[in-house]
Amino acid sequence: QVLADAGNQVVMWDIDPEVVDEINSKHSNARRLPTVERLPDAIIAEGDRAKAVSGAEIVVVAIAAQHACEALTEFKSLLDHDAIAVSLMKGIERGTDRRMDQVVCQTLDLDPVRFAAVSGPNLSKEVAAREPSATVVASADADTAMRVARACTTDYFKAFVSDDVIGLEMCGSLKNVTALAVGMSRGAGFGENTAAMIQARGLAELTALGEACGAKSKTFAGLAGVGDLVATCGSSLSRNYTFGFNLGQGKSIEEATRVSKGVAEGVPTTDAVVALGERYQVATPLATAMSHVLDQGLSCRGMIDELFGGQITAE
Ligand SMILES: NC(=O)C1=CN([C@@H]2O[C@H](COP(=O)(O)OP(=O)(O)OC[C@H]3O[C@@H](n4cnc5c(N)ncnc54)[C@H](OP(=O)(O)O)[C@@H]3O)[C@@H](O)[C@H]2O)C=CC1
Ligand SMILES: O=C(CO)COP(=O)(O)O
Repeated sequence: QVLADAGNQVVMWDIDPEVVDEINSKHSNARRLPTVERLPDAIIAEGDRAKAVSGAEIVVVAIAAQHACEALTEFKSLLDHDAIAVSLMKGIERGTDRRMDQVVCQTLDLDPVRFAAVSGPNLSKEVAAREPSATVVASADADTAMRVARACTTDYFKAFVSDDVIGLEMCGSLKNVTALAVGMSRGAGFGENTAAMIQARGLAELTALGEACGAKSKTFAGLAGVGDLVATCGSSLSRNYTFGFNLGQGKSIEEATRVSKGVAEGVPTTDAVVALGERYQVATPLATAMSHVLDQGLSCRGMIDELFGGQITAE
């Protein structure tokens, strides 16, 4: 919708013929975009992968991160030779610990100058309602970042550019783990002090790990870092926050998954963050505690005890 509002002709690909038909005949997608009454006329849908991306200058990927590689493999060699691929995904691949820029470029065999990541405080329901918000477009190539930023700029959606792809990817993925923990503390009934502590320690953790992976520290203080952390940790529109909230209220992982509306990327990303921490020798107490919640059923109080740790340390 943002791309269409910015004046682009948009083709959405979906595997399900019923979704394609509904978008083309009724201009709606009741399953995935229930709050949008009518999609802009400039949006059409296509079920055939080759037809969907043929002639596209920009191909935007918004798939659950753990399925990105599998889904994109089918698109390999279908993109035009000068097309730009853009990722909206916020997750790290479990098992390989790859960021989404790595997954997209490696799977599509794409030169990184033709890749951009978009990330920021962009809760989809609010963007769909055309409430004012901003985002960051990062690419190794300044022209690519600028082209994508121009393509998604509207009177309610403001894009900034950056060259810190790693930073943007780490911010978007790791804030989801913090949102799970903040949601959990809220669900358990704790207030502002606990939420602020988890958020601040989560930011310190994702900044340290991001920098160890090659990100710029400035990125973590910006829209994609602090900005997205504030939006995600403070909103029941966030699937990660809500997943954590349900755990804090005593629901099991299975129950929380069942009632979750859409993917909570922080759940599979938690293990990947712990693995990256071990690889880069960066302490990840929050992600490690959350992994014990998710793998061993640790309680909210137990998670906070682990976060406290036994020693007095410098902040
Ligand atoms: N929602 C939001 O506010 C924001 C989301 N994001 C990020 O965007 C990404 C997508 O999120 P979102 O769209 O909200 O999540 P949803 O849970 O709404 O949708 C996930 C999408 O992935 C698709 N998918 C799952 N498995 C496969 C597969 N094997 N092949 C092809 N497609 C598959 C699903 O298809 P199907 O419909 O068939 O189930 C669905 O369309 C995530 O990484 C998220 O972090 C980023 C910013 C904001
Ligand atoms: O990334 C988001 C907002 O910027 C959306 O968060 P959730 O994936 O938790 O819904």
